[in-house]
Amino acid sequence: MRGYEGRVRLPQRKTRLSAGYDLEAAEEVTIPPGQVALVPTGLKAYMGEDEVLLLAVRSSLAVKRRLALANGIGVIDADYADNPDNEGHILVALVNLGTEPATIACGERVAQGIFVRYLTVAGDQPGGLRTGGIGSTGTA
Ligand SMILES: O=c1ccn([C@H]2C[C@H](O)[C@@H](COP(=O)(O)OP(=O)(O)OP(=O)(O)O)O2)c(=O)[nH]1
Ligand SMILES: [Mg+2]
Repeated sequence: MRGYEGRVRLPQRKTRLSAGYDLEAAEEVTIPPGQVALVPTGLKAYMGEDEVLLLAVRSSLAVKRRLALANGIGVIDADYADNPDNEGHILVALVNLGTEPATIACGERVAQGIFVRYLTVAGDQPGGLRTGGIGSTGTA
């Protein structure tokens, strides 16, 4: 990801049978209580056309620091990579459910990404081209 070269470590699975690749914060972010912050990862992900990268918060963050994904689970689409708006920069939307500001350190593992193969309805051929993320296809 432009601007993060050499500063971002590739996600790792920490054990032989861990399903998730741990994603690190690429910058320090402080989230006021009750607020949402988009934590940059400095990463983009290429995957097959029938694959998706699902993001879940690390349970330790939820239990010990009352941080959750504002969107419950992140869905990183295969056509998000190299989109014209942000190059497919994967952002982790954390909400602070606590009563004190929460500071995420640069390099802290905040989420885990799980690659999943998904099915679609027969004959489903949408023509739209992804131009970005987080609402880029509009609301209607
Ligand atoms: O936690 C997330 C969720 C999504 N995204 C990026 C990747 C995804 O491909 C894109 C769109 O996500 P989603 O479809 O969940 O959001 P939307 O509100 O439907 O946006 P869009 O209209 O762009 O599809 O935003 C992230 O970086 N982090
Ligand atoms: Mg969408």
